Amino acid sequence: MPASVKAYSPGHISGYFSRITGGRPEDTGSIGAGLVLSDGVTVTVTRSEVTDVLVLADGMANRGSPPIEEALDRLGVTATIVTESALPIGSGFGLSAASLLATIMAANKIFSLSMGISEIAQLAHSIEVECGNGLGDVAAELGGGLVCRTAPGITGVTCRLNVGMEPVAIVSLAPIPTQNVLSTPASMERVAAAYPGRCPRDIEDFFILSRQFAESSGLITEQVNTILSACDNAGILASMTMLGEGVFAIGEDAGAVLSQFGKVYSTMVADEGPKILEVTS
Ligand SMILES: Nc1ncnc2c1ncn2[C@@H]1O[C@H](COP(=O)(O)OP(=O)(O)OP(=O)(O)O)[C@@H](O)[C@H]1O
Ligand SMILES: CC(C)(CO)[C@@H](O)C(=O)[O-]
Repeated sequence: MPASVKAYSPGHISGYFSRITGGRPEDTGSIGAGLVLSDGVTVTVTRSEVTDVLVLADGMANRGSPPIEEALDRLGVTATIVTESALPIGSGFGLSAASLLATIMAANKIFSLSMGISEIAQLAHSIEVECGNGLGDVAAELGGGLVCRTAPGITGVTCRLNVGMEPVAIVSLAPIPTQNVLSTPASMERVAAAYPGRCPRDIEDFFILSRQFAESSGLITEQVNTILSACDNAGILASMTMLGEGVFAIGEDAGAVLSQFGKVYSTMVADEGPKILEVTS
């Protein structure tokens, strides 16, 4: 019986999305396209009598995480959980979904729950949808690459383009609470109308579609607009992080251009999905 298990899930930036509301969490979520990020969340699950969650992200430490606590409750287990991420929370990196995937995967191992990856993903997706924290991130994070989802739920991915270990630079000005946007009918109407209606052909096409979506969705703030203009002037492919007040970009000079506007997070397009990293007896 292991004493602790460490698992990892990549993160995910949506470039564009549209919400799909079904009758159940299984058929509720989003369609859209995004990049799976090698910087995601690493979670250590240790057996304990009471549940305690420590969240370490972007140099900050916080206690408690409603989605993780909900996941453990639904599994009927208690544990000490430490989640670690180099990226900030609430800024469009799909970290709630990544932390759920890694936690449930590690809990499955440590408590011998015999769940398959579909069952793990379904539980993570249901909690995301029911808590209003995300729509399509779980499905995307099940593998790497440039991912396009054409149906809601965990099996909605129709295309995963392997773009290699492409470096991605990101500047994040402020979080945008996902719940606020998803629960504002006027915002969601503009988002729905802005949806490009097709999958990207390649990474360049992805940035073009994402940018068109960002411009017409009404989500671009003045500061994001300034950063995007600087990227345009430097000939850099860039768009707005959904949902966070920030910009992600690719290309050799992306980091240098973005660094004029704030702290730059340097990550890569991931080449794989969630996995167990370490089992300690
Ligand atoms: N790394 C993490 N570890 C544990 N809990 C997390 C983590 N990231 C997010 N959460 C929890 O998920 C909930 C929703 O977070 P939120 O949706 O703002 O984060 P996010 O997934 O990083 O953002 P986004 O939806 O913009 O990608 C919060 O209650 C937060 O505590
Ligand atoms: C809603 C969202 C843009 C941010 O969490 C993402 O979950 C998605 O693409 O569905």
